[in-house]
Amino acid sequence: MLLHGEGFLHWPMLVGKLQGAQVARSSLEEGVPVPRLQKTPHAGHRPESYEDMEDLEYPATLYSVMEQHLPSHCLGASREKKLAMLERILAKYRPNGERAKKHREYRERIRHNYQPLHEDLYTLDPERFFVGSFLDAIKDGSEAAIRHILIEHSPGVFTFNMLKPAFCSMMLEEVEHFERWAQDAKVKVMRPNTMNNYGAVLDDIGMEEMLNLLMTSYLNPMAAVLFLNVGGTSLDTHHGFVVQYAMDRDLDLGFHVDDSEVTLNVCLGKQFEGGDLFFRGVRCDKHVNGEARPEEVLEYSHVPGHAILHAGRHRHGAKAITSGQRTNLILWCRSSEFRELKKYQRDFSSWCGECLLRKKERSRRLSSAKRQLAS
Ligand SMILES: O=C(O)CCC(=O)C(=O)O
Ligand SMILES: [Fe+2]
Repeated sequence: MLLHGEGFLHWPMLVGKLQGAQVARSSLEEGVPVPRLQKTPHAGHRPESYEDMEDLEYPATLYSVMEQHLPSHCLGASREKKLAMLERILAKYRPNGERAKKHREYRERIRHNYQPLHEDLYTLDPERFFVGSFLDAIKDGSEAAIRHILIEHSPGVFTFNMLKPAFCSMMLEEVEHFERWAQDAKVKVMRPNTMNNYGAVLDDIGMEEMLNLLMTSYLNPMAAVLFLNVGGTSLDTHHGFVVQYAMDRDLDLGFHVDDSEVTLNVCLGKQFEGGDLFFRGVRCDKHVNGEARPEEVLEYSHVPGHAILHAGRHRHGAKAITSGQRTNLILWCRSSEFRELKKYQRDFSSWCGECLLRKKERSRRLSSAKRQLAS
């Protein structure tokens, strides 16, 4: 079974096409159908040998083993065609290609030339970063202590006080400092995802380790309690960035779902009006465009230093700011285990609002049919 492991290219994107929203997608597979490997190998199929092929990126035996997991309709294709299919599948798991090369070069350039303003931000210092209530809850680690600091505004949307004002100010200054450096050095800043024209990827500027520790040591205990059904117990990679809104920049963010299992969104400031987040319930791919139920409709006003935690599949967007400037730190946390298992599932009623509704409806109809038969 292939897992999203080391070297998998987590390209920034917002997934899903929602009504009235911008379409943002990854170009990894654009126009090229990539077959999905089957869980069980075709026992009776004798795979090709790829030993004599030149320029294979991986050991030839890997291709033979993978071939046995191709969908049946692909097995009769020529050896070259099958190899091309297998390479496309593998390409999803390795950071090669033009875009990834550019990304690597971009990171290298920053690493060698960018002088951080606040070195302190690059190593996680819990006492300096976090407010006491958050630290205490994580140190305690019990479900009761974690729930004690949370407000659940609507099912699955939690907020809590998290970052100290001094940390927020330093982070804002660091991002501004980076933008100035990039402008002077004529480096084109790679934006966090296809829906943002401003902001920067914090992982790219050297904060990857710090943010990873933030996820593994501070968010995982919360996610394990709050997002059990959407991979919250197995978060293993992240995409960390800041989004920026100002009157002469982006004002809002369209309705979307994140490329994450669990998202942390913390407001850093500065001063602004408007810019509320809106939520419309958690949905699987199939039901992503469906209506929201009244109890799923939520609007939330950002508070500097306060964090929002929600499932990546929780449909949301940000309304336009009406004055000032807003910058938020976002951490998209992912679980390769959850993503792999999801490929083999069709019923997501443990987290998709619409799947659950349909399941309840089916069981209601079944019970009433049984009652009628018995009478
Ligand atoms: O602007 C915000 O607070 C939301 C940002 C967001 O949803 C995202 O970047 O995925
Ligand atoms: Fe989002």
